[in-house]
Amino acid sequence: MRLVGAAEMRAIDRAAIDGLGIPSLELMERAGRAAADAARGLAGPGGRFAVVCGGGNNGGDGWVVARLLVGAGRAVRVVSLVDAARLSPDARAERARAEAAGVAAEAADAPLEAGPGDVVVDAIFGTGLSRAPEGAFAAAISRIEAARRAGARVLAVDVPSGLSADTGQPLGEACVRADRTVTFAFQKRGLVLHPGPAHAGEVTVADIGIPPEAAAQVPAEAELLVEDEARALVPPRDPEAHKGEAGRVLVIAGSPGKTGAAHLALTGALRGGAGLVTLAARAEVLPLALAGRPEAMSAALPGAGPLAAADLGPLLEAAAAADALVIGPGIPRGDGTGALLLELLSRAGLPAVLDADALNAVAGQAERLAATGVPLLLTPHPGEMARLCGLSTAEVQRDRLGLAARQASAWAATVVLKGARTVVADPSGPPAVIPTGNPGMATGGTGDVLAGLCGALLAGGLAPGAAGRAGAWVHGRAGDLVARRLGERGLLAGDLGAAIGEVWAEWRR
Ligand SMILES: NC(=O)C1=CN([C@@H]2O[C@H](COP(=O)(O)OP(=O)(O)OC[C@H]3O[C@@H](n4cnc5c(N)ncnc54)[C@H](O)[C@@H]3O)[C@@H](O)[C@H]2O)[C@H](O)CC1
Ligand SMILES: [K+]
Repeated sequence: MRLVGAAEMRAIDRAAIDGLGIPSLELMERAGRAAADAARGLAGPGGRFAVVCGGGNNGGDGWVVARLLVGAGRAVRVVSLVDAARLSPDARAERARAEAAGVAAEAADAPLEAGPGDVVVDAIFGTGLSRAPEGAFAAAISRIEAARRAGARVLAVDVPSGLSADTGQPLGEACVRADRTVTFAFQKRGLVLHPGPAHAGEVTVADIGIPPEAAAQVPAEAELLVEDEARALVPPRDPEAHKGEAGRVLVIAGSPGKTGAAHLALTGALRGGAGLVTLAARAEVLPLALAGRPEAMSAALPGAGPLAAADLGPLLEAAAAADALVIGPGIPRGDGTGALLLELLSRAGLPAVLDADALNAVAGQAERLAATGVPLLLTPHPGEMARLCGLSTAEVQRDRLGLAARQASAWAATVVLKGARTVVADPSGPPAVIPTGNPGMATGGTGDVLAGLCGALLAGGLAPGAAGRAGAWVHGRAGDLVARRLGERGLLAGDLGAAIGEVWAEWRR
């Protein structure tokens, strides 16, 4: 599903209005009608409405809402934050129509006097917000919040005022918290990237009649991976498949004290549907890593300590019988590990997932990833991404979508940037936001399961972009199923294995 930002949405509007001659007031009428319907749905019996209008087209939508509600015989007040003379042309036209229908504007500082059963409609700023709201705008946002605390429901028109439609971050202190948001034409990035969802409440996307030809003229910058799209990435199993054809995964993982990381990666690969899964690790690691996982096979790596040049031969031998590699969860890492892994990738010539300590091992030389020439899927959490890019974690989190897309292109790899709203970006094309998952998954080992799951999908023949998207979607959904039964607090990485199977069962895969 297309996920637009503010500039992209404006470009689509322009393509419809200037390019195809759709009257802008027609779009505004449809936008206002969708918002008015939503406002009615939020109101209690006999509830009153207060519409707070800004000076741009978001305010124009608000005037349409007020006129339609008055026309439906409801009690409506409008608080206008901008003088009529300074409204956008379309907002001025809609204000005039509303006033002709008997709606009167009240002063910017008029109290909202809304309580239980009542609805406040936030039509202050939409995609045109360009800086932090201050003065009368900030004061109006505070009054909306006070009304919500007093029991009124809040409907945001298009985007909660104060929230960036691009990043999901409030631009300043004042930012509306809505019970519902009706957004127009396309889902907005800021409504799905955190903390946007907490401000937006329940989001619905209203069709306002922008022709698909107009939208097609503007390149898509991002997408939201919805369930049907995720499911379509994973083909049903071939009825005649035997285990050698279902995908063979070599997992390189585990060290003393981190045997569980290997165990969980194996679990992810097995539940991900791989036909054969083998663990390559130091001999001392194998008994614990394989305990309770009789489906997995093993290849003991001679020697001891960090993975280094001497391990290349045994690893290549094990890789000869694999279709994909999963490298990293809990590997023993030393100075030579990064060089060994880059060499292994090139020489094995297999698609590979790099996770955790494999990412840390290549951190100083990430620019060499592209030269390996193999299909790569990197699964960093924000801290690992920061080390790979030489940034702080805060810098990574500021623009997750943009950074993942730039780095995917630089490394010629698919990047799965984990965290609240995992992002999957390919070397080219729009990155995807994954809507599944919950805060309970911020617990040790969940990433190891994801790495294994993605490895199984790669081994089954999916390209890294498809494996990363489907893997992250299914992993998040599995986490949501576990959280429903055991709570977010009770969720363990080990629970995800069986729950991945439940997602496959839902999908008949
Ligand atoms: N998507 C569509 O097809 C349609 C969307 N519509 C609605 O129009 C808004 C976008 O309208 P726009 O006039 O571009 O911007 P805003 O109303 O969001 O902004 C208003 C105005 O305010 C100025 N401004 C920005 N930030 C601040 C600030 N912090 N303090 C003071 N003033 C600020 C800015 O310069 C603008 O002039 C979209 O969200 C939809 O709701 C239409 O209905 C048509 C169809
Ligand atoms: K708004």
